[in-house]
Amino acid sequence: MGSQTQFELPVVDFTNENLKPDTDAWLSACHVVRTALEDHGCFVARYDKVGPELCNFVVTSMEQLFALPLETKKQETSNKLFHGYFGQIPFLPLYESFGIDDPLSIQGCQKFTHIMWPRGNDRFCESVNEYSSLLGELDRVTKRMVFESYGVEKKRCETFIESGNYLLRCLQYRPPQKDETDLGMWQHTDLTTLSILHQLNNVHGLEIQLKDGHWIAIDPSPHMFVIMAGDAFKVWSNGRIKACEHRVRMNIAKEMRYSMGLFSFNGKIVETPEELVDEQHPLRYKPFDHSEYLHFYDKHKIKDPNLRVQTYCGL
Ligand SMILES: O=C(O)CCC(=O)C(=O)O
Ligand SMILES: [Fe+2]
Repeated sequence: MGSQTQFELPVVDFTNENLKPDTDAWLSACHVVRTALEDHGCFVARYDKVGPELCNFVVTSMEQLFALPLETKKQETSNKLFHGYFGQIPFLPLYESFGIDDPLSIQGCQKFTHIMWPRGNDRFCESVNEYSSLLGELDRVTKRMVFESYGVEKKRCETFIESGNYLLRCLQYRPPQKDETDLGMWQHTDLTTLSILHQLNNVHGLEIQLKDGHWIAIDPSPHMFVIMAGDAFKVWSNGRIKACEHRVRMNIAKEMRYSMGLFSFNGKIVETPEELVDEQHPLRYKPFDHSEYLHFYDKHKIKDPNLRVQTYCGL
């Protein structure tokens, strides 16, 4: 199970000025994105819109946030399931995380900021909102590429995007002490539609399982974002897209690791488009209610991703 670098994973260059719909560069990127999601459940996006200054602001913001007293951190910030604070988990001692609901809207960021800092923290609020909005662009472009590659109408993609909602998960992992586990987060697939992960302060930890079963470590870089499909995108695609298996290991890191995940969820019931169903690909799933799926997971705690999806909505 040796770890190698991400160069076994396709890298799509979103810094390329020519990457505009209807160009050759766009069509070939659509193909790469779709094939990578079908093979591995993920790809790497090179994306330079999050500049060094913003990145540094966000790192400072995260340091401030995680340094708050535990009582403050544990406050409820959203009534949605799995959108809150997690920490002090006995078998994941390195891990702590916050969820910021609706981070692409300034109101969502203000609500969260006000709960954590009743006297305000404009810098936190604005930098997190700007950062999330830039990641939101990547989320939308990826979905447009996937829809286009499967020949599903643009209008349906826009409805899919507009009816979705976002969560920004802010994660901190401390380095392990001597004789302590180096597991930051166990192997899993996300319950999301799409997740965009960024190793914010350039500290190693994220590992991905490729289609042949071996694990690779993703080298951190300010301009590299891992875009991975969650369970809901797998269902939408009639099982053609794979939900990405990943985990976090703090086996190299000697310092605090911060990472960020922009997670998207569907607001409406997801139905597999007819373009994705044919003789070779008979319909595999019933219509999928994302919020109900989160409740289903909470109740049954099925860890095996294939079994979980199959039990919830398999035909
Ligand atoms: O910290 C990371 O890089 C990954 C986090 C993750 O997989 C999750 O929050 O679901
Ligand atoms: Fe994850």
